[in-house]
Amino acid sequence: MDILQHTFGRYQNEKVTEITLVNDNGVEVSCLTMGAIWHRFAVPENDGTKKNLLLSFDGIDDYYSNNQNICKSIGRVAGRIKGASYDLNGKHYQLPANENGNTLHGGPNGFSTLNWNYSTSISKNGISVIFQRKIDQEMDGFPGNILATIIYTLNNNNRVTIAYSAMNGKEDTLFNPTCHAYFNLSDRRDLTTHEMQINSTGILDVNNQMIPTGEVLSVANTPYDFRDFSNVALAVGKVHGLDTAYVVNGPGQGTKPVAVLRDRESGRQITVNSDRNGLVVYTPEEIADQNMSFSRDHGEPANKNEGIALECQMLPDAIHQDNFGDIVLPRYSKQTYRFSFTYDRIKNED
Ligand SMILES: OC[C@H]1O[C@H](O[C@H]2[C@H](O)[C@@H](O)[C@H](O)O[C@@H]2CO)[C@H](O)[C@@H](O)[C@@H]1O
Repeated sequence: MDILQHTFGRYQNEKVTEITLVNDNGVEVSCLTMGAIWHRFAVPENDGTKKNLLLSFDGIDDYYSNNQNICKSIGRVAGRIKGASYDLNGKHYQLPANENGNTLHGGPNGFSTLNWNYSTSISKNGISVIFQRKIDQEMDGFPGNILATIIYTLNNNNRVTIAYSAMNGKEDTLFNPTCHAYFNLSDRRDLTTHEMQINSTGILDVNNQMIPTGEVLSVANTPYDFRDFSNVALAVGKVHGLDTAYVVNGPGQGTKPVAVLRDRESGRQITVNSDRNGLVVYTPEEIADQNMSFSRDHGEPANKNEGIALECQMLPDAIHQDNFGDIVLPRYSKQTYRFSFTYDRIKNED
């Protein structure tokens, strides 16, 4: 196992460092201090090369010149908070709005906008990069001062575990982070050979601002049905891009399997585990004006729906819904969310 560190670039006058974890199988996970971005997930190929399974950019500016949150850490709260406000303990809290009067993905100054401090560690459980920031309420507009920690760990079973925790100070706050990694497991610049299976029978109904109505809709007889493996590009085509919150397992002890994404052509496969009750599946359909070109595009403009984001989290807008789970982080307490992404190959019997 090995850990490498080098300067990736500068963003807004700050140094951005890339930290690379390498396991005994030659699998590499790289992260950037800026946005605690998951930059690369590279796996060895038979010809000695490595294949990056994530949509990545070559330069740090590229990550911040579009609104797709490519591979960034998202917090304090993933998804939308209706009306950029909520009531708690008899108090009304107003948050910074950044989309249609709602707060999306932690607002304009969320986790993704911070350059994180980091350290590294090697233990019997794997190799880790540990990002940490003290976030005061003046910084992101959420109440309460938290100490936020994001730990990426790679083990020798090719599993990447991301643990997000927040230690809260003297005021109750909200905590529902996610990883906005986009995957493309294939050698193509589209999802045509991808199949996906999600352990979910229901998706959230949303209004025209993508705010959940509170209703859960059955996936049966819809393009959203991934209870059995189903082709991703066909579903994406039918619904003009996926942007869908699946109801998955409730908060449990440890992580449970929620989804598998696999590429039929190459045999590459990722299994997603989560200890939360939501999985937002998103493919970027509206990118025509965003001037994006991923590392894998070799200078060509990115295609719409070139990758798929699998975002583990508590269900969006949980603070306004009775049955979406608890995202309140009480004062003087700590909460940890754990998600993992395990790489392997499709077995013959699949
Ligand atoms: O405004 C930027 C994009 O915002 C949305 O996309 C987000 C999506 O709704 C979320 O569910 C997902 O977690 O993150 C996406 C990117 O931040 C819009 O739907 C999309 O059309 C916009 O381009």
